[in-house]
Amino acid sequence: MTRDRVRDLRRRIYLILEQGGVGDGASRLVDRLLMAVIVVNLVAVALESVPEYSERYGVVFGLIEDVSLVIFTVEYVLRLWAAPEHLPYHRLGATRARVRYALSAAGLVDLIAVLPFWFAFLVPSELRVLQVFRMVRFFKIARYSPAMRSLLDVLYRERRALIGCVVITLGTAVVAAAAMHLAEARVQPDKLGTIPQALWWAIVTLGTIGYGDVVPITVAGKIIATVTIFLGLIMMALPVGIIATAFADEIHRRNFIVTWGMIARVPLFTELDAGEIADIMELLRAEVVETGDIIVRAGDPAHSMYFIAAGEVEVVVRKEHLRLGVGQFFGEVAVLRRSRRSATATALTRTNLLVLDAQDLHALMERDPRVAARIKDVVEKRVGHEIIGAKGDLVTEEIKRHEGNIEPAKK
Ligand SMILES: Nc1ncnc2c1ncn2[C@@H]1O[C@@H]2COP(=O)(O)O[C@H]2[C@H]1O
Repeated sequence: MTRDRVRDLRRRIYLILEQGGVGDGASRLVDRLLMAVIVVNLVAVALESVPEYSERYGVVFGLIEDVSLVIFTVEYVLRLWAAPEHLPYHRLGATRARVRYALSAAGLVDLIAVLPFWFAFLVPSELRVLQVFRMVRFFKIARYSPAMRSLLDVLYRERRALIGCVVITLGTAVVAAAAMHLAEARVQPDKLGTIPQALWWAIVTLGTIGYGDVVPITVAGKIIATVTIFLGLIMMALPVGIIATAFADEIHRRNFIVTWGMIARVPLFTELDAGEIADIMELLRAEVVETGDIIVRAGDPAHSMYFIAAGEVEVVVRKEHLRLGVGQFFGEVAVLRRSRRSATATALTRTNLLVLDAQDLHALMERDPRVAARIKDVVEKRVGHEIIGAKGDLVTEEIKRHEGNIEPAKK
């Protein structure tokens, strides 16, 4: 096999393993298979802890474990071997790409999901710790479940607000514990004799759990508990509200994932090879717009161009209403001439867009002359002249001429 073919194979494997959720064919199949193995594993771990089941179905559990171990090991080795070195802007050598994967959170979870079991396999022992490691496999789900990934993204994005909530809650807990300690230390020295002891009561109360193992008996203690309970309701509502709102936004905004197939369907990219499509995949971001939404407005500054992955968009040019469909692009004119939008584009249906940032478009055109030539062709047809310079800049004279034809912003 030539070096190129090996590289292409690595990229294909990477894409099959990497695309989550709505990937194409093989990728979707692999996603579902791995998800199923993870879920079966977790159910098996839980059931195995019941002595009766463990005795009766021990062989089945053993088989599930062995097959899962082989599947996860093959998956890990393939991920390591195919770690992408082709990310635009930071081209890595194969070894560095592999080290980067191995040390990433996902790489470590993948490793912990298999390594301890190989040790146990080679050196048989009755390690209960292994059960805990088996639960680590649950985290692998994040990679295959878009919803789980969205939730992790939301937690990361809202981390400051959430840390703020934790700090406020802990502060309130310490104050409530101190107050309760003052009120009840004398009557309940065994449970509220110190502030750290009272902290347990405060946390359980603020968390609106109320185990009832420590309860106030003085009037002052009961008043402090009442206030703490109300504060607890507010404290718990804060993070719940933050996460729920951000999660709903995220699901709405990113309910599709950029896949190989979507890019390969864009005529502009059909001639590109696997590696180049993989490069572009890294650059594109998904965005969903609803019917009637204005995507770009004439006269607005331009920061990106758009490819239509699904749906239909209308562009109004010189009072003419043009329809653009799947595979077509728009928003490139203003980006290339570094000027304001030349027309307004509105979604005619709920539309899935692939967004390419301005700087990435310039980089892509510089790197790939075929793509650059085809974009220039389309622009030329759209605005009537060859108005793009060598590096994608537009010749100003022609822009001026075109500017006369700009359709005013439509609401
Ligand atoms: N004649 C045309 N036919 C199709 N699309 C057009 C035409 N003129 C402008 N557009 C698109 O409408 C977009 C409006 O924003 P931009 O100027 O960035 O880029 C523009 C083109 O992509």
